Amino acid sequence: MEKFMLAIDQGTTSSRAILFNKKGEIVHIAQKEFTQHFPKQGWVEHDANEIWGSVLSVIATCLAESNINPEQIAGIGITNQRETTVVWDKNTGMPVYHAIVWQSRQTEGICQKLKTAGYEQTIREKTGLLIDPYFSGTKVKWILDNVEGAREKAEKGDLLFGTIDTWLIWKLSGGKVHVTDYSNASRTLMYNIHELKWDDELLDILSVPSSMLPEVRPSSEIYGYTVDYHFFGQNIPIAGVAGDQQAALFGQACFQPGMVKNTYGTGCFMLMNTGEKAIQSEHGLLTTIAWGIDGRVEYAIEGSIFVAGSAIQWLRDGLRMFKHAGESEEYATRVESTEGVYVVPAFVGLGTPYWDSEARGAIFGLTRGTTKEHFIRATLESLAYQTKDVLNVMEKDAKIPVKSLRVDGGAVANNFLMQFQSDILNVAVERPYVKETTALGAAYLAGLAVGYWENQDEIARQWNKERDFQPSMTEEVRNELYKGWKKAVNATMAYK
Ligand SMILES: Nc1ncnc2c1ncn2[C@@H]1O[C@H](COP(=O)(O)OP(=O)(O)O)[C@@H](O)[C@H]1O
Ligand SMILES: O=P(O)(O)OC[C@H](O)CO
Repeated sequence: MEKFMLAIDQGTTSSRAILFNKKGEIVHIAQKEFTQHFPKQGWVEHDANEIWGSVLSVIATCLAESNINPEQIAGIGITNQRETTVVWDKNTGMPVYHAIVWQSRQTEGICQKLKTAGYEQTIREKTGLLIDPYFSGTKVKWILDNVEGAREKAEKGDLLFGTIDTWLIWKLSGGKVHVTDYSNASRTLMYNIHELKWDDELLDILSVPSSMLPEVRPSSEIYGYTVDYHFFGQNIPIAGVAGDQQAALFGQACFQPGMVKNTYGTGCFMLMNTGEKAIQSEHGLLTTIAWGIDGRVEYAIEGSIFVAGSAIQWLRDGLRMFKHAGESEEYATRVESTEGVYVVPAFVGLGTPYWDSEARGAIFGLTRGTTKEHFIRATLESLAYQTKDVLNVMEKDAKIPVKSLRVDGGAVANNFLMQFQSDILNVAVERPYVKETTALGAAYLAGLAVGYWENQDEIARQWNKERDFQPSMTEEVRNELYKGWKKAVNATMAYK
């Protein structure tokens, strides 16, 4: 009986279940979008129960459509939108509030207070992160401070905290297993990434009771088993977990220090493997745990861009410029350039290297001759410019010139964007056959734990390039275009 690995990729806008075979090929995929809640300006929330429902539904669909029996699943790997915070009552299993999404800005006030109190350096040294509403710690504090009765319950030990991986494992295991992995823990602002433990001083600063926290485990091991009533009578090992960006780094087989991947999804996230060394950035990159495997923890540096593919969604849904994201490519290539138009999609502030959470989006260089085509092209180009901002500082911090960039995520289907990316970076852009590298990374991590794959060498051999894009822009044009982008970003940050 042929066996498969099942990856659950719980992303910001949709949940996916993907079956992989031994060659690391996609056998079947099922996907379901769920509701985005925007209760106030800048706030983004999800219903954790709806997410759970969407995960069950995609698993069922994936198995039914592929005609694969649950007994053929050798193991489950979970990968997730990171930082998004769920707090639930362990007695009822009900979340006490919506999940607060990584993009949400409602903890701006808490972050300001932490900065004023002078905690930036301590937090940076211990967690590798910055004080920003992006990370889970201030979101947990916000829930405990703002949901009636939550703090009392938490102090009595009745509430649990988890990122989405933790929530899903808890649900899949019938409320038995409360764990997370190193990579997800490293995004919470509460975890000491050097000592590998929840940090009492940080918990104190954030007033979060330690009883709420999950146990932190390696990214590849059996955490528990699905309860049969959720899994068609089967107890399947849940054997791999990683935050989605780290999972993509794994799925791209970036196993050697210096290897870099960039994922173009809702946001854009560039990670460089730095091996067993945790590099402290001097330019606004985050230091994060890549994964823990075979008794070793490996680190990465990361640049986070909050708005990338979601800017294309904005063109589609907000401005109704086209019906499908893919059409953006055709519009962009109808013109030779943007003719000086720059779109800075700082809808929820700017991440690496600016970390300006108050900035908001702006458009520059409009003339009477500006058309929809210029506008769309400028929005696509903004993904590439933001990526260049990140790559520039990454090379400085790691002191390694990046020679090639492995790419994945929904927007890499856009050939115009990929070519422009290569041109503006002056670096080769490599697109693999399997674009679902996030899910593949989770499948690999789980597959290693259950012996489906033997070792990382076998996985590295399976990485296959579909196409590469080589730079073909002159240095003069590149510099001129990028200078314009920098001017646009500076003007955006100055406008408040
Ligand atoms: N051909 C395309 N050109 C540009 N952007 C695209 C294209 N196809 C999809 N996208 C964008 O990619 C994103 C979806 O990518 P995905 O990796 O599924 O994101 P996530 O995991 O963050 O939900 C959407 O924001 C969408 O606008
Ligand atoms: O859901 P994605 O793919 O946009 O990823 C979200 C990131 O993990 C946020 O840090």
